[in-house]
Amino acid sequence: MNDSLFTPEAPVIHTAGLCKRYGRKLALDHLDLQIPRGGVHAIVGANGAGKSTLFRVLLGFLPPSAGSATILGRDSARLRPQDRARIGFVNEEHTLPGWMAVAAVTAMQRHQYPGWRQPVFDEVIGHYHVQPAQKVSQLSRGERAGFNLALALAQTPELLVLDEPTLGLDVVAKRAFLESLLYSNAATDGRGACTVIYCSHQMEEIERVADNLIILERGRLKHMSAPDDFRARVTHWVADIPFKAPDPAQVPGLLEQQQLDGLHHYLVLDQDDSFGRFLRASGARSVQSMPVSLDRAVNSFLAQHHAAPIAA
Ligand SMILES: Nc1ncnc2c1ncn2[C@@H]1O[C@H](COP(=O)(O)OP(=O)(O)OP(=O)(O)O)[C@@H](O)[C@H]1O
Repeated sequence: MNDSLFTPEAPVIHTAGLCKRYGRKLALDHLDLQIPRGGVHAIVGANGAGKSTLFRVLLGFLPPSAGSATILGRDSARLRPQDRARIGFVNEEHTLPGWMAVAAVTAMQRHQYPGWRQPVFDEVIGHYHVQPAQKVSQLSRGERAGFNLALALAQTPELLVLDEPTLGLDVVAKRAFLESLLYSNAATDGRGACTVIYCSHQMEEIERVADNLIILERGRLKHMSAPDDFRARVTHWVADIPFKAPDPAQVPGLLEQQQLDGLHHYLVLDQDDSFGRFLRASGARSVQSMPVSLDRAVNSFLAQHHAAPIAA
């Protein structure tokens, strides 16, 4: 796809049959993913699900083994400097030149990006106690994360890619980071929405900022919807079963099962009221269902296959 074909309606990310192999390991397994323009998209998955690999391929740091990946309408393996200028990237390592002063790095970036927005930089950096004369290497991890985000947001990127940006940050730094992210999204009004693609293990953060939840499992797309729609797929049932509980292999949609204070607790996927009838038919004297948090829904979903041996 060339630039002239990239319309506001086109997805900012488009992968088709995307595979990335490291030796015998298939980190991305025929991934078909389309991320629309605008909003905050959270990618979640267990350790090793392929999130960072996906980002590395999309940003052109790694070539795909098979299939295709386009970012802002360009083949990710053929990104030009002017394409990269439209994309901001913040990763957990917060790689910035340690020997340079904050003011010097800022001046360099201001010079490099024609769309530089000083008020956005000032607003975001204002959340952190960063002095312009400080060397980057002297900043704390949280300050470095904030500085990195301020730089990325001030570039006015069309697309911002964040690879676990809040890893290791304390609660206050995390909150400041998320507030900056939300502020920046609001600040792009009238200038075209900035699309944010965000990967994290922190479900409470995702619940706060994400419009779209993307679940990867072993390099494959398992789910994509609004976070609330995914949460609604999982329900928690409590049953009082005086005799033998049903065989777990027969429990429809079972994600997790526990026995607490004589009651049986089931976390199940995609079950309606018929699950209550199933429990009653299995000997339950009383049944009750309740919603779960996003954290619980995602973690039980991911845990389902977590310990299973990888199929040959
Ligand atoms: N350079 C590499 N060489 C060999 N295998 C790799 C390499 N990088 C990643 N992998 C493997 O590819 C798979 C996907 O890794 P990746 O880092 O993309 O996962 P992730 O979802 O980002 O994980 P995490 O949540 O732990 O950061 C893992 O099984 C990992 O061991």
